[in-house]
Order: sequence, then C-alpha cells, then structure tokens
Amino acid sequence: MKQLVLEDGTVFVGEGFGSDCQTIGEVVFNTGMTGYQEVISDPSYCGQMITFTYPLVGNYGVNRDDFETVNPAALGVIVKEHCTFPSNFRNEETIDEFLQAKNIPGISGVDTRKLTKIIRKHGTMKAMITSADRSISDVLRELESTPLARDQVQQVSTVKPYVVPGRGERIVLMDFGMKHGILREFTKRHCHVTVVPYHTTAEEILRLKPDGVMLSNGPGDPKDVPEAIATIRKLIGQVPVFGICLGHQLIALASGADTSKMKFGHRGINQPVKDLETGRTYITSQNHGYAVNTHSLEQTDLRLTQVSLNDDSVEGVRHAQFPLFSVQYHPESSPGPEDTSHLFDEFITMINTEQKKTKEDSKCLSVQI
Ligand SMILES: NC(=O)CC[C@H](N)C(=O)O
Repeated sequence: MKQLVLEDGTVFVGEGFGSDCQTIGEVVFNTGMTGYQEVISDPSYCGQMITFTYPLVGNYGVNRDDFETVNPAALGVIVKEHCTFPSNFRNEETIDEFLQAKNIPGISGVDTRKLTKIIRKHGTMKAMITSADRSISDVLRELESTPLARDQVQQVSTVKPYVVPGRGERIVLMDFGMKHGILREFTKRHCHVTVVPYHTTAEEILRLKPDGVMLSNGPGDPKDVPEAIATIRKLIGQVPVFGICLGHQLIALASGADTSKMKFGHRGINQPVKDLETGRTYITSQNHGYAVNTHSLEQTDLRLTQVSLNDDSVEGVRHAQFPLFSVQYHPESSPGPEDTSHLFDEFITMINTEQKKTKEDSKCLSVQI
C-alpha cells in the first residue's frame, strides 16, 4: 500500500502502481477526460505530480505515437482507478507498465475529486507519494525540509541545438521544455526548424538568420529563467516572434510586465478563451500555474488580445508595433481541441508579410540610390 501525504497533513491511502520509488512534488489537477498519455509526457509537468479528476485513467493504454517527449518529467500520477486491461487498436502497453519503465510512481484508489476540492481551496500543495508504513510526522518533517526544484527548464531543455529540415520558412525554436506537438505543427507546414537550448543568446539566434522565432512552453516559474528573458528582450523588433505558455510569460516579463503564481492554475482541455480582436470564443487546451498580471500590461507595448472566460486572466497579447504575439494556452493541442491551430498559420503569414516589407524597403532604397 502507498500513501499520498499533502503538506497540510491530509493523507490518502491507496495502491501503488508504476514505479515503486518515493517522490516529492507539487500536486496539480488536470480535468481532461482523455489525453493522459500526452499530459503525463508534457515536460511542463516537470517537478509536479498530476492528479486526474476523471475517475478512470489508462483505458485505451499507451501507444507509440502520442508522446509529447521521449522521457516524461512528471514526478507522480494520482488516479481513482487505473485500467489494467486497455482496449484500443493502437495500445502497446498499460499505464502501469509505462510508468514502471519511466520510473514514475503512481497511486490509485484515491478520491481524486476530493483531492481536487482540497487543492482548489488551499491552492497547489507540496506532497509525497511514499509507502503506507511510514509515520505521518516523519513524512511531514521530510516534506518541510525538502525544497521544490527551481531549475526545471534546465532539466528538460535540449542540451545541444538540432535541425529538423524543411524547405519552408526557417524557424528557430527556443526549447524551454517543448512539447513535440509544437514541432509537429511546424513540420506539417514544411518549415525548417532549428531547436536551440533555453540559454542560447540573441546574437547566436540572429546569426542563424531565422525568418521567425518560436518560444516554447516549459515548466516552472518564468522568473527562474532570467537568461531567456534577456534574450527575448533583444529579439523583440528584430524578428517575428510567437510564444506559447511559458514562452508567452517570458515575452511579458521581457516587455516589462509581471507574472504571478495562480492559486491552482488551469490544466485541462476545455478551457474557454475569448479573442477580444474578433469577439470569438475558443475552447483551448491548457497547462499552467502562472499567469501574466493584467494591469502590468498597461505600462508596456503589449496589448491584451485574449482573456480566460473562467477567471478573466490574460490568455493572449500582441505587440503594438512589432510582429509578435503570444498565447497562454496550447494551440498545438496534444491533447485537446484543435480550434486554435490557425495561430501557426497566422505566424507564418506574419513572417511572409515581414519578408515582403523588407524586400520592398530594399527596392525603394536601391531606386533612391
Ligand atoms: N505549459 C507551460 O508552458 C507552463 C508554463 C509555466 N510553467 C506555468 O506553469 O505557468
């Protein structure tokens, strides 16, 4: 038997599955009814344990296609029930086998809706999955003396740059813990993508002569990656930029706005977002625990373009002069609705418009000469 002990002393006893190891992390809840494979393998969960509000997890197994990264960075999985006989034509292994292979502990038999209500009330909490034999006071002492990691981006970003060739627009993708879905959206559109580590400087990026720079999602507090904020500050105005999730938060910080930690965040695949430019509402896929502070945008060149219909938090911004926009949610879905995948087309259109402008400017210049 295993136990999940929250830092406030709440204890849930259940059955262990997956890896047998002990883990300490931040518990966050995801409300998606499907997509557990993509969620568990999303690198933005680095340092966190995921609890699913949907009661049955693993019923279509784990397949070879739906990974968002090869080695998941989530620290634990908490479920009401995990399926041991998955049924699906793509099924390769059970969630239990998958978590064992990836050394991620799981606990089942937990009332995850009760757990979610506790988190909604108190906010996200530090917790431990450990053997049910350990005394609670002992576990609480260890929890208190173990700080949560703050170097998650460093843990999940690529160590070296690499290229995914294509004949289209040349994109430099800053990898803060990129989901494969983002890369997939660019390769689908025939782009030539150079993926670079999180600490790549603006000079190194501009030397690659990119047509556009994509800033990926990633784990942790955006303020923990000051080197990326400094890079982005230099890129703004030099090249078209598109940011997703952590990338969006870093753009805000680089522009002089501020971010803060939300009480329990947005994690799920049915989050409604209103586009203030068109008046349309989109259903989006989300996974974030930090948000850009709305009023902090006032003293910047960023304009608020999208808001969450659940809590009015910032979901999108656009630069007033330069070709740059970003969103807090995941237009690449994986998992979730594809309502906003057109944003990748908009980015490519933005790049092409900029290229045309530069060509016309150089023509004017040569006529004057
Ligand atoms: N998916 C993401 O990029 C998450 C961004 C950031 N780590 C947050 O939790 O808000």
